[in-house]
Amino acid sequence: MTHKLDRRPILRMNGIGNEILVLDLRGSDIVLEPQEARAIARQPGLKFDQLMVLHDPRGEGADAAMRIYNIDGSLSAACGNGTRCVAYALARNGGPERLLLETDAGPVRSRREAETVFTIDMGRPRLAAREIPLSRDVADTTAVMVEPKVQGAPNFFCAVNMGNPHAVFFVPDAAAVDLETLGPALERHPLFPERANISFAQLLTGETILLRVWERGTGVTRACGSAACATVVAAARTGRAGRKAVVKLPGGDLAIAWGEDDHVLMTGPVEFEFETELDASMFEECAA
Ligand SMILES: N[C@@H](CCC[C@H](N)C(=O)O)C(=O)O
Repeated sequence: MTHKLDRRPILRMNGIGNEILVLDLRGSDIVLEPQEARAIARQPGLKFDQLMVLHDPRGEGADAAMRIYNIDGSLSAACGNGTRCVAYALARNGGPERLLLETDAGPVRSRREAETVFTIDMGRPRLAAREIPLSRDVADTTAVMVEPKVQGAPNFFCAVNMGNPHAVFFVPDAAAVDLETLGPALERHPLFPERANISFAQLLTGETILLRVWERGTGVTRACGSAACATVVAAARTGRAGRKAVVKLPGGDLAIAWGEDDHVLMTGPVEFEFETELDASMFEECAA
């Protein structure tokens, strides 16, 4: 059996525990189907939170266009931790240390700070109800009421779109939140026509925030970069913290800064795990 992805190299990495695969399809016209992404995730050692697929860019000056798959095969227009992994993947072996990457949410820039530390300009947060998107036209997205209510969930959240939709719930004790129950119930709440990433944030100081995230299309993860950005934006908008904070996730820390130019910068490390090759046999079930 042959397959369009046979013998394609794939990198396994993580961004503070967010499990990432990087597949570079530049120079080809191959587009990955959702069932093919799910088939890759089923292979031993290749389970991922996000699969970052690189394509030829459409615009002048860009290094690549990114398609970002969740483990359920759905697409996201943003992934902060995955973008740092892509930045490392292209910088290693003497590649460029600064990148311009195209996403469905707009251009994203990366800059290498140290061997395995990268800053990503995640762009401007979008804050209007239709931009999140929310199914109700809410004037104030800093305190959106959960209606219908979800048992055990706080009544209000702050909504932020960082290229993907986020609901941030501020809670007194993030560790006490039943993420496995509340996450899926809130991700698919009727308020979110495109579903949402669900975060529970606990203020430790005015500059330090503890965060646990249920990711849309993936579930509980050890880290979510765009959620960390959304949380700092939410904390600053509601006067809970300043525009710069360290966000502490189960997998590690991210430094987030919401600049006066409205762009959100995220800085953090990546870890390279291994490189392997895809194999036609991985996709047998997809063909059936
Ligand atoms: N892990 C990512 C965000 C992943 C995308 C998300 N599941 C979605 O569907 O929006 C990050 O580091 O930002």
